[in-house]
Amino acid sequence: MNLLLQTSQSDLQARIAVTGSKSETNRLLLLQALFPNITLANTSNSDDSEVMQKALKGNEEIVDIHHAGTAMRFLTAYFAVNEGREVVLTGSQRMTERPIKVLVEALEQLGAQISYENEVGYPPIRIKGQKITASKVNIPANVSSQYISALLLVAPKLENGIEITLVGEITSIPYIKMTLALLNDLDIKTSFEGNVITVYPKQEVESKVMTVESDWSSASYFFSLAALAESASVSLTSYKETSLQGDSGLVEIYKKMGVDTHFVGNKMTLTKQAGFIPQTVNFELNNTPDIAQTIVVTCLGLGIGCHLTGLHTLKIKETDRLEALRIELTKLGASISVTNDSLTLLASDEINHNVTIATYNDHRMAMAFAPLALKVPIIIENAEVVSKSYPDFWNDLKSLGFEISEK
Ligand SMILES: O=C(O)C1=C[C@@H](OP(=O)(O)O)[C@@H](O)[C@H](O)C1
Ligand SMILES: C=C(OP(=O)(O)O)C(=O)O
Repeated sequence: MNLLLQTSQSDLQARIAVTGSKSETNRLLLLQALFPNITLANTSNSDDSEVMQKALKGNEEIVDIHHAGTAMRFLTAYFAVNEGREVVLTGSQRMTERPIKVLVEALEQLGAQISYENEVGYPPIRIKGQKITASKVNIPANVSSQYISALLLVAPKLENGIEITLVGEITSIPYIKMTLALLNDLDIKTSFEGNVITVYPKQEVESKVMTVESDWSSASYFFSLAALAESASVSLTSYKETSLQGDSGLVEIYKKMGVDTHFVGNKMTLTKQAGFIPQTVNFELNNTPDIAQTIVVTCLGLGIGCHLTGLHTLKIKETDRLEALRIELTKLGASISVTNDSLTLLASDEINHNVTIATYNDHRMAMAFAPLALKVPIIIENAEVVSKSYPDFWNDLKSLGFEISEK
């Protein structure tokens, strides 16, 4: 499905309920499988959370998690320590190109039995669940934080817990801290000192309702819309001013691009502020890789340049996001260059009309480019990809007065 997006709205007014964070949900689903007396509220309705739930509930030998990176990584650890069960864990074509070796080798240090069905280092993998008693493990920390979260999530159920030594620069740290915070919420003891993380064993937890905060990565598209509108007052629920999600860094980032964020209870309202916006902005995004696409498209829409760094993980996400951005922004007339871990966009006032944006099976390509419809009509190819994290995205965009038609 290709969608043509256009709008004559210059003032954006809406109140939108975004569903729960997929990162928090997929962690809590795994924890709920380990500790069935916890109850979850405001869970994500994303495809990634649905496949996670299905995989945890099912009893099949072949478990297919489609495009869901968190499900692939978290379930690798889950099945590896699930004594007596054997599964083949696989996913979409792209998932078979996303590396898993770092996690497999860490689990092997603990005594796990995992083999590769096709290419060494990549899914699909065959996992024979073992009883794990070892607890010390070293892991490279600069490829994906999801490998580390995967180990942390299963750790309380291991006889001796876990002591992880992180090797090298640590990427996407807020996601590791989110995992530890959720464990702490369940009264599971942890420590993170220097480059060593410890999780202490805990066989049972108290019954508890865990309410998921709404998804800040999904909120990013509304920050972008507010920045590109003439005027805006967009309210989003249910958010916290102090969040476990690193993408809440959006508030400070978009302040520099003219968006003010105001909290009343769990409702945050984004308003467009008149005033000075710099000709170029610089952001280091090692802590918040998922909002890089949103930010660069906002800059193009504002006619300003940007230099974004800390982007080395983008190459192994749903697609090579740096290359995808380079190709699609160039079609729109932008001057953009990328390296392995950075992106530079030059300021320019021109944006080509009626460009068809390819989405590369990447939900964030579709959603990041959509706000540009405030400036030019734009066509989003395979728009259904948004369901990976945000199935209601197009309906919510309509509620802001966008005209959306099939093309
Ligand atoms: O743990 C998580 O929930 C996530 C961690 C990040 O991945 P990396 O650690 O691979 O950067 C992020 O990009 C992804 O969308 C979700
Ligand atoms: C990178 C993402 O997801 P995952 O790695 O879990 O597939 C994302 O949602 O942007």
